Amino acid sequence: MTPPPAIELRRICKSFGPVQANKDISLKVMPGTIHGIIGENGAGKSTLMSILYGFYKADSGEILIGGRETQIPDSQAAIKAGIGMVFQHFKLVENFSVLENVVLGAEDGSFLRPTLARARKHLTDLARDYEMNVDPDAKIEDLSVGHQQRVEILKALYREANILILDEPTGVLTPAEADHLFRILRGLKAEGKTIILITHKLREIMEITDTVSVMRRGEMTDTVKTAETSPQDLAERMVGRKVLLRVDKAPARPGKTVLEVKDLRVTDGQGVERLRGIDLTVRAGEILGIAGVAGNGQSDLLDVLGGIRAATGAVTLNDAALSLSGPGSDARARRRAGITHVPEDRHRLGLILDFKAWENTGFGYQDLPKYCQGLMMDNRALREDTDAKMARFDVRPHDPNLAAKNFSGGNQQKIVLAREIEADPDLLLIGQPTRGVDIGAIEFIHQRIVELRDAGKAILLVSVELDEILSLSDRIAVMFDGRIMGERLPGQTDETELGLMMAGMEGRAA
Ligand SMILES: Nc1ncnc2c1ncn2[C@@H]1O[C@H](COP(=O)(O)OP(=O)(O)OP(=O)(O)O)[C@@H](O)[C@H]1O
Repeated sequence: MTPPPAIELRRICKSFGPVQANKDISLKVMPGTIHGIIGENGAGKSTLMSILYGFYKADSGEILIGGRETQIPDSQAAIKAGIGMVFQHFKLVENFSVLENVVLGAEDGSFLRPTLARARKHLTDLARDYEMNVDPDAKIEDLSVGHQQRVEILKALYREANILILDEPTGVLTPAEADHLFRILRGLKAEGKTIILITHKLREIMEITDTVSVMRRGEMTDTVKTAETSPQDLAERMVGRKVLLRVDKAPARPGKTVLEVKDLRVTDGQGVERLRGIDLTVRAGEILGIAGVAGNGQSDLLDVLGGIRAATGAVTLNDAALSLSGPGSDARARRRAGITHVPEDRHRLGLILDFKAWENTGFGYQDLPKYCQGLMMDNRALREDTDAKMARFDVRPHDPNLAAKNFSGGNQQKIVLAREIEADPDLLLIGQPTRGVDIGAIEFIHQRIVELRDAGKAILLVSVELDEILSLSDRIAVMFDGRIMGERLPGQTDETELGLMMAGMEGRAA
């Protein structure tokens, strides 16, 4: 007899005001399988998972866990039903140890309270069984992102989760870390656990899932066996048209040097040298891609050039020296000089989440004559401008008055991109341009970046996605530990060599 589905959703509906995020969704996920969920930005994936995890209450519909109808009013109920969730932004206490984080919230009553020694033993056993080598006493803040994610998984397993939901888990991982995660997931599946994986990366769907469901505009439109589909087929089912999975671009025709950086150095508040003497140039009509594992100085480089962080060294833009500290070195001065900046972290630096889309589209540019009437800001002009940008960048929902926090992650990213790309820079600094962005939008964003290059602009691209670096860059510099390890041409290198250089090894001879 076939067992009941581990999860069955029946006719789930959820609206936010006029936006119907989930429309009549039914889905069955069989036990011991890995089930992928894909869909365009704003398709409703996170909303559906949030309902399953008790963050949102569905307007209507039923949830069955292991064949039994189950109410999930909050995340405690989800945990009780055996569901664990690993979020994109981890929910760990940074200055607590691994053990403390795992136990936190899962303590038994005071009489039954397990000693920490018992909890430690249980955690160590779990970590060993699932090949998750983490030190129970390490502080979270000292762990790599990949290890932090393992702690999140261990936390769910410690609470005896049988169903694990992962929301875009590889967005912040290196290729090696992602491989390790997949080994862990295969191990969990072999133990009979059920896994739901939300991802925009079709390669991952093909590699690890058994079945895959496609969401479009709030509806679950297809569920297929992974073995019976292909990336191209999935892309078309998701977007409703053919999608170019590679970047289509002519060879660069670099012009004069736009950006020249010499011996750039940054020391952080703890006295750690984050940039240790960076030299680089970017010419007009050229994309320089910076590859590297997150945390090796790429963010500091973008922050310095974007006017967010002070540094020493020498930087020129179109042969004019830029101040690197004190007056005239801030973001406003940089914008005036012709540099625009898509920061890596859209929530912290790219948007003010409580502000409306039209306000966010104007940030940093509000004093441009086209947005002013005399001394006052011309809100109408800004709204109209946002309206046009939203149409060009296909931001959904197309509502300039909606607060930034109420757009899905990928649509938030498009708002930032529209603002910075359309500001007509001489130099565009762009960090993780397609993080959390769907495949149709990636194609569009890559085209915009190439168009900007072909219009003679200089582009400095930072990305942890090696295929993005390889397909978009005209030259690639690899950063490790605050230094440039070397430069390569995309046609003369590959992911393996770049991966070695990203880990601090020399790679092949240049
Ligand atoms: N709290 C909220 N208030 C208002 N609207 C919301 C809220 N949360 C989500 N939405 C809307 O619901 C729709 C679905 O969003 P959801 O985050 O589920 O999409 P998603 O498929 O996960 O997208 P992405 O791939 O970009 O993360 C979007 O139109 C979004 O703007």
